[in-house]
Amino acid sequence: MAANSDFSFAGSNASVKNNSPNEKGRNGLAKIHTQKKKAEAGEVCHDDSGPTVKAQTIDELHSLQRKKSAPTTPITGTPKAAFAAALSEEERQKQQLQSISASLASLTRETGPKVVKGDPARKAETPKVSSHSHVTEPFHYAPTFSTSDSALKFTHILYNLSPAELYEQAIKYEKGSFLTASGALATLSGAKTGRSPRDKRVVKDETTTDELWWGKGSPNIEMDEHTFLVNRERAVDYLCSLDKVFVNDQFLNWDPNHRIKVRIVSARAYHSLFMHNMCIRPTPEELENFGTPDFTIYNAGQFPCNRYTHYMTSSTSIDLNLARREMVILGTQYAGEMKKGLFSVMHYLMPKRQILSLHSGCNMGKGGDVALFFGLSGTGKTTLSTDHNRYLIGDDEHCWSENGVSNIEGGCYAKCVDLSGEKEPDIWNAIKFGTVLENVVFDEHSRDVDYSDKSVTENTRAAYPIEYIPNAKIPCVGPHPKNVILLACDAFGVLPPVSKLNLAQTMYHFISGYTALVAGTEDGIKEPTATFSACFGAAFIMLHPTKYAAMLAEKMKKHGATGWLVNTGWSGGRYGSGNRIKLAYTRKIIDAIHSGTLLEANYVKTEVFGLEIPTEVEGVPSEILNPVNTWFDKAAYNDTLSKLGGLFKKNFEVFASYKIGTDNNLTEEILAAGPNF
Ligand SMILES: Nc1ncnc2c1ncn2[C@@H]1O[C@H](COP(=O)(O)OP(=O)(O)O)[C@@H](O)[C@H]1O
Ligand SMILES: C=C(OP(=O)(O)O)C(=O)O
Ligand SMILES: [Ca+2]
Ligand SMILES: [Mn+2]
Repeated sequence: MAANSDFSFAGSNASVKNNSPNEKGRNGLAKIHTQKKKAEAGEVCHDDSGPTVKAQTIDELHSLQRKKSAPTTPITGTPKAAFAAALSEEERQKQQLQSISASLASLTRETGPKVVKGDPARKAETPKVSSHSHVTEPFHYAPTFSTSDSALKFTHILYNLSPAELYEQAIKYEKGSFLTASGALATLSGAKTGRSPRDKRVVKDETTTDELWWGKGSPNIEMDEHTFLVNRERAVDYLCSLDKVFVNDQFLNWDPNHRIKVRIVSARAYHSLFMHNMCIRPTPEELENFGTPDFTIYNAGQFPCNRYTHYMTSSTSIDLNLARREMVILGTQYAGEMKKGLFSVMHYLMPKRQILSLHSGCNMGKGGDVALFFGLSGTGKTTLSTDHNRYLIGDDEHCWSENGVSNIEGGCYAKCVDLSGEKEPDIWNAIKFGTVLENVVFDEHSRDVDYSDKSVTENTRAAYPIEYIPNAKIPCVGPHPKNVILLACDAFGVLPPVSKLNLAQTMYHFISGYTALVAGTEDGIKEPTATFSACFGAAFIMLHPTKYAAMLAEKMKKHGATGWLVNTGWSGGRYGSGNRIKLAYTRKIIDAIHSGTLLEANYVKTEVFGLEIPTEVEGVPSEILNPVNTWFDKAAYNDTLSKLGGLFKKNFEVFASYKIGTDNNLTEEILAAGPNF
């Protein structure tokens, strides 16, 4: 130990005698020596009184702080699990890398990319190496004479990293990533701050030609198989050209019988953390037995598509190939594309199994009563399903099967614009370590987020694991719904705050999928724009809307669910003259639906839409329940009401020629359940 030996600032040999001329530094000052004498003189002065560290070097010290992760516990029981357990850890890692190399393989070159696990910044670690066709130890691989130098390099795989590791990757390497005061990771999604539905393409092949919804109103814009492969190759080459890529192996759907294994390959820690939060996180045991994914996303969002490629109309392309079970993302880094892309896949896979996929939030009361919240973006699915008095099953994507409801995801994706801790405490408190905060503005010093600042975008978002909501129901499943709540944010201000619907009306409004939001917050925009999006999610459905509607009708009838239409939008006039209905009032209305008291209320029927509206709701001023009362200018009210009714009628025309389900009466009833005037 060097602890008590002499030392000098000049680093000269301690044996050099005092006062020798050699001891003068270049500037002529005498070197300063510390003396051994202190200890000899019996003084009690020590440099450090604590125990010394058990390391000889700084590197050794650093290595002491990182403990190797505990090996995963082998599962016993099934013969398959016993076999898995028999695999050595090394063999298992090899297989995992082989599977990832296969995912990343070019479809034209003979060998897959050379992949090694771990962070390229940590050179000291011995890497495990794999290529598509063979796995070898590092630097013992046979030379490959492939088509290009890309075959000679390694791509490092950062596999299912933890949030802490992903934070470090993001903050170190991704510009615009910062730690906020509450511990969330603030990040930028780049040029795109929302989805690009017009750039979504679906491969039209023999099967999907017949199965999917194509043409007017459909979100499925066709592309051929070959073009898909061109884009896939572009994405894969881009990803393999990088030093490192992130790979997430996770699950979708909490219903164990219909769980899907998904793999997400991406270039940004932001994307990996986003999906870590949004998909279901496997346990170490589940990950050990993950095997081959059922669906793979190649997210090369920083890299554009090639505009010379057939079907490409911009630099962005989100391509879905159901036969290959793959999705390619080029030219957009908006993370919501991955989440909603997988939702589209579920909208295809689940109905094939007689399971209804739903663009809805879902929660459950203490007594087990389940409610669904349908609605387009910004209508309140996330806000209203996150309810301190109820168990949260999920905020956005669900399945309704013979066994009840299940969440597809493992996290929530909340809008943050104007978020306040008083009005939405559960969402506010979920914005902590692990949460991804997209495109928010924060104080550069304190790192306090200003949720009212829309400088980057109005669509600021927080993605957090569902268990960050204190009363989340884990596992995220529940019994059959009792209430089906359709949310519309009506910026025309003519829909009642709440209406009770019969089954035909529920179907009519479900197929219509209405909302009207204000186009933006800039001045000059006075006219709300009506949006009709079939099944409250036309951007994500894959089959014809009537298929989902028929399933919903059948399930609601069978399980006796009640439909409701709730306007979370304007009251007392349209946007510009009226105001948005207070969230506190909407919550009271929703409370009365859940408790069953609203079912027992007295109802009157409205003009034009023929909606049944209650005369009283506890905690809500009665005069607002019929919108006509809240408008000062009654003539303007009537005009606006007729105008909206007309828009509904026009939108429904295309559905009038479709049969809904097997029951002819239902089709007739649904057609009659719309506005009449
Ligand atoms: N009366 C209301 N009901 C529901 N949300 C409201 C209401 N008034 C204002 N809001 C705000 O509208 C937004 C609803 O967005 P969100 O719940 O994320 O919608 P979705 O999940 O359906 O996309 C939130 O920012 C919420 O605070
Ligand atoms: C993520 C989205 O969902 P929502 O706005 O419905 O929460 C979206 O539509 O991009
Ligand atoms: Ca949504
Ligand atoms: Mn939402």
